[in-house]
Amino acid sequence: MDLDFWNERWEKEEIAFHMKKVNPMLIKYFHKLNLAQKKRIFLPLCGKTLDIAWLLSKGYSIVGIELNKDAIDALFHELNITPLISKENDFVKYSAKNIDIYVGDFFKMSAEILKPIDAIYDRAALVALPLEMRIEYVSHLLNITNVAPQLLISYDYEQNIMSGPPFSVPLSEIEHHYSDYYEIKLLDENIDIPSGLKRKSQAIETVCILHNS
Ligand SMILES: C[S@@+](CC[C@H](N)C(=O)[O-])C[C@H]1O[C@@H](n2cnc3c(N)ncnc32)[C@H](O)[C@@H]1O
Repeated sequence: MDLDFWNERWEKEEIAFHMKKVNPMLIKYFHKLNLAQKKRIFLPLCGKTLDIAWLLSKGYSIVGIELNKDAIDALFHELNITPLISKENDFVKYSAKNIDIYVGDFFKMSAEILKPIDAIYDRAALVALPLEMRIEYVSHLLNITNVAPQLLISYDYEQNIMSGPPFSVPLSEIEHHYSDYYEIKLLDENIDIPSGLKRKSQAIETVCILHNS
């Protein structure tokens, strides 16, 4: 799943993963992170998700990474915010009050550039990547975030029925990646998936909270 693959998805507007509303599981379970207003929330592989507008409206500060520039131009357009655009190392940084989005490759992000964050919201980031990249993603995420707590939304389905992305990442795999670092609590298994999955397989949207152990 290289960068060209994703840029082509955006170019061809093959972005079924993009929801036309705020993810209901975010609204339902965000409070489980127990975060005071103004805390800084990291959204890896953020796309142009409407979840960002919701988090901003609740008074949080957002930092995201997305490789596709058009997605981020669209995000700011929809937010009706004019960002300050600057270059920072390998990234183009879009900044405005309470929001910094880095356009570039997640795997080139460092803790120094990212700066301390208070929590991670992963919706369709881990599941966007094939297994070898998921292993790399987890290790890199833990490094650059200093193992910040996470709200993690994943998918669980019969992987041999269809190929990803999104890939199936069941609770057992989440535990495999993260149980050395976090206490993992399964919050929900939602079968009413609004979008983002080809409808070949009965899929479950798995919602977990990961707190430091
Ligand atoms: C499945 S989408 C999910 C987007 C968003 N989280 C959402 O819920 O709508 C995955 C996103 O990750 C981006 N992406 C994939 N690999 C990336 C990488 N290495 N660095 C930054 N962004 C990446 C893609 O362009 C795509 O927008």
